[in-house]
Amino acid sequence: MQTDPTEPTKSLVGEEYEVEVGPVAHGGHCVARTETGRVLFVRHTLPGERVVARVTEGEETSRFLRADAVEVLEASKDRVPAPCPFSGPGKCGGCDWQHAKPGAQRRLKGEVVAEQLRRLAGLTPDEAGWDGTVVPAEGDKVPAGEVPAWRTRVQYAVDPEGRAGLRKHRSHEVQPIDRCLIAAPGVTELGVERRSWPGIASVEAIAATGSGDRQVVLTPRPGGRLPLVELDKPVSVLRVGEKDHRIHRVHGRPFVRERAADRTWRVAEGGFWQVHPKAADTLVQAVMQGLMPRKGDMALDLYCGVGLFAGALAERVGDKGAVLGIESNKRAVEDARHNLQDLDRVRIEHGKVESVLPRTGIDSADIVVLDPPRAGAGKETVRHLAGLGARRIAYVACDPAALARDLKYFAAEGYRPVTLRAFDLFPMTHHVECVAILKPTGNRV
Ligand SMILES: C[S@@+](CC[C@H](N)C(=O)[O-])C[C@H]1O[C@@H](n2cnc3c(N)ncnc32)[C@H](O)[C@@H]1O
Repeated sequence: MQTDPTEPTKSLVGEEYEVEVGPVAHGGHCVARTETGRVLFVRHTLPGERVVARVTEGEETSRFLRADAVEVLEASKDRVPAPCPFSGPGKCGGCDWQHAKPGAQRRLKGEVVAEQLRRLAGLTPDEAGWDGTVVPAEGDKVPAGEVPAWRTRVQYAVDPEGRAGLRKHRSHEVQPIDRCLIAAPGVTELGVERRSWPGIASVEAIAATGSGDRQVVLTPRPGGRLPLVELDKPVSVLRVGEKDHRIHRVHGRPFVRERAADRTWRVAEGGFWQVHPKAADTLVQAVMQGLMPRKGDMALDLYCGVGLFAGALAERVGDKGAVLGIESNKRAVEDARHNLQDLDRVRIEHGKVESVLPRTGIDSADIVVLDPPRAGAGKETVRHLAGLGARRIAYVACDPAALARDLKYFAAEGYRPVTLRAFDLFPMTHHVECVAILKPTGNRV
């Protein structure tokens, strides 16, 4: 008998299953199966555990169910008590691996990267030039037993009572908190959680690295009035316009200054900057080591943000070389041009890589770095890039699935990864950053 697709099927939310937990999967959960073979994606557990999993999403007809481990019957040796009181089933959705030892977190992320490479690119770690490890950011030393306080940018949501908190997993509901353990000290010092925010929907707190600049960005609720902001530290305050959604300055500078790669970077609100204080330096180092720029090179920095890699490349390719950056965010383009104004041979173009790159008329490049958003670069951009014949391409990826998909496209165009490195730039969460260095194969099409 066929089921009627218009008939609502029974929700299984709240059902509990005792399960043996299988491998980790992309997204901060592990895979388990019920006795009848239904697939569960279970959070707050670890591979090899036996848990009671309570369904949080899914119906009788769903391909898979989402669930939380609400009771641990047999614990993994990698399990630790979660240091944060707001982590756990039904609470803050910010961290995925609070309950895992730091080394185990990195191992889990490594397994995810390996699985994505295998499934989507058909590559083993060896074939990708990767030793299979996920390593901390350069120079990141967190004493054993301490929680790394790395988040220099925190987006707090505010509940209807005006309390700041973080969103629950896959929900708009706010978990009020009195402190986020992974927030950098500069963010904690702003004291966002200790204040009341009537009329405000969200508060972004930013603590720049190396300059002492602090900023809060307030998004009022519809019709909400901006409160008088008296924070504990000198800080610039911006607000998001209710109608135009643009950023308006309330007081202080409309940007923060970040230090990385021996330069100062102006970053306006809305412009991208890596959240871990050591991330920018770690990635610049990995990209430069992989690309090995030479004097006179023509270099591309695609999805260039405020110009991080373009700046580092420009200094290496020298007066006879040139760097072209492409970025779609207008304010980031203004910042990139400002940040790199002392470097004559850098040009920053505004627009989407997929439309600007073909329009530039550039038909060759020596080296390329691309650092696309989570969706990756896509087939057409990869094809265009490969046609430029660069001797090396550095691919910086915040999503291993998108990286693996794009590596497959690169393979079809005659480029293969020669090294891949994976960095733990988002401790306690499931996120992982990879840098792959690609070279042309002998049989380029
Ligand atoms: C992951 S960030 C990288 C920024 C920079 N490389 C850095 O490390 O600071 C990705 C950047 O790509 C930009 N972006 C997103 N889609 C784009 C597109 N289709 N074309 C150009 N830039 C894009 C975003 O605005 C963002 O600045």
